[in-house]
Amino acid sequence: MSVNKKRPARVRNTVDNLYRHLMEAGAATPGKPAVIELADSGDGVATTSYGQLRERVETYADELGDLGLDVGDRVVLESDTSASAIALYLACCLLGLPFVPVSPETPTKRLLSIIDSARPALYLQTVHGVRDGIPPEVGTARFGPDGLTVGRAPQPRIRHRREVVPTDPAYIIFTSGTTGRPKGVVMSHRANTAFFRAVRGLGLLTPDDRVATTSPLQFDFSLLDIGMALGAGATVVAVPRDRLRWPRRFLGFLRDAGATHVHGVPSIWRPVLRTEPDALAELRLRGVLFCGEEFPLGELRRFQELSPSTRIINCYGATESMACSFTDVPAPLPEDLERLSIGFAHPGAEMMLADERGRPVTRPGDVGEIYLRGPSLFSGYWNDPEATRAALVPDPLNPASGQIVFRTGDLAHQGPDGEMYFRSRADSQVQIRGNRVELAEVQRRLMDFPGVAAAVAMVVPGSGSDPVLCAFAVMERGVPEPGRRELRAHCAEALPDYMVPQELHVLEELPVTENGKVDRAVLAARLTTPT
Ligand SMILES: Nc1ncnc2c1ncn2[C@@H]1O[C@H](COS(=O)(=O)NC(=O)C[C@H](N)c2cccc(Br)c2)[C@@H](O)[C@H]1O
Repeated sequence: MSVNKKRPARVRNTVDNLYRHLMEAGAATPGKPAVIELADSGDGVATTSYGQLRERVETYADELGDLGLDVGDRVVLESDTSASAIALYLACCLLGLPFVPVSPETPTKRLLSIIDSARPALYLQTVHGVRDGIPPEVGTARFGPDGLTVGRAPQPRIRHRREVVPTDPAYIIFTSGTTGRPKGVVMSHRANTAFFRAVRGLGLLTPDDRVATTSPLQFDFSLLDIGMALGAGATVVAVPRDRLRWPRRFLGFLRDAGATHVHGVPSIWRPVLRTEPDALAELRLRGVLFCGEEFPLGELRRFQELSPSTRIINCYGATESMACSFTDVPAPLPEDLERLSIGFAHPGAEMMLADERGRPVTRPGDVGEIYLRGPSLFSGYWNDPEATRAALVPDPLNPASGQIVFRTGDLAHQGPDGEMYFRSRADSQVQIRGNRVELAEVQRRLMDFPGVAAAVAMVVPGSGSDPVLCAFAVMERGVPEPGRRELRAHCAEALPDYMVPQELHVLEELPVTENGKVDRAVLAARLTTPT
């Protein structure tokens, strides 16, 4: 098979592409720090300037280009966030190679199922990577600051494409689909650049800011952090995974790197609030952005007490739509606040509520499913047209128009001005003895018990017809465990009996998933209720 030796396609200067968007802001300041990360020595920090980042992108793009890949060929990148990983990401964007990030913590079985689904041309890990057993049909290479070292060349192929266009996939994020088989969310360059241009318009960051990113590269929250920081000509601070586990070392790294903003899921703050409150206050962070799940109000209040001048932003969104809304958390939180607002979609997008039959839900307080319209929607689930059809649906308000909207699977209600309030996942909407149970309500009541630092409520199928309501609580450091009867009585005082947890556990800490969210599967496994 003749391999077309023509030079690889590269996106043209005038064409919308993630590479262009992420490098244009910093182009005027090549000497400014683009990425700050842990030094190779393991002590102190290493800085990569915008100029150095651009050079590294060029090196990687030349070396990737020599491997004969075609626009659309997938590249799996196993790495934590680093200057080199970001440079590889940008080089893939330049060449139109969809980037599939996976964390070094990903179990090999899961990596192989992602490879089986994505059929990548190339698998990349760092020079320190320890992964082996990559299927023979996939090319392999290692990367470091000075370039690529090819282990096994990708299989030869004919280059059919001549241009990289904005509708080409920029990346594919594999989320743990509920069916167990990973679901690949395909996100195009056009969706990304439309989103980041809208976010830049919000003016959340200035070029002097240093944004600490704490999510694994495989979680698109990290791509949001990288896109927001580089898009503003600011600096990305890559927080090492193992620092996150130790509050003192986490805060020490933020201080050494001069971080002004920290982005992450709410769970990253739990250990810090319990063990290093004073060190947190001393950091005087300009901003904190969280997403992925609700930030328990008790913990949010505690954060605000310690860091009153920090702007806190509640970022709501799904991988299928990038982030959807950025809403300032009121400072201080009103005493009687029941739940945070997820506000309105970012400029250029719009959220609306509809019922099971797609009819608009407009009355304040009524629950409906969030539908999202705008240019930042995903292209579809990789190789899964059925799941794609269920998520990308005709605009319920105007099906004849051909406009496609994203059905989020999230339930919410509107406030008096149309601002949204997240209620729950549609698939976790539960009825117990015929009554709709608000898990967030149970969690909030548990959080009101003196000394409870965090709480999670969930339902598991019971032995009878009704599911069983269970809950877990974590106590503040040094607070003695209350008796379960005491906790249940506390709930029974304020909640209807079908919302009083039948099974209650007090834990040392809450387990979290690879992406940092509370791991409800692990919690369910701790239950004694026969499921
Ligand atoms: N702020 C909230 N309050 C409450 N519930 C939230 C919030 N943000 C999410 N969720 C929930 O998480 C679901 C989605 O999960 S996800 O697909 O793993 N994606 C995520 O969590 C994060 C999402 N990818 C994201 C966030 C920011 C930027 C980018 Br770029 C991408 C949503 O459908 C919601 O159910």
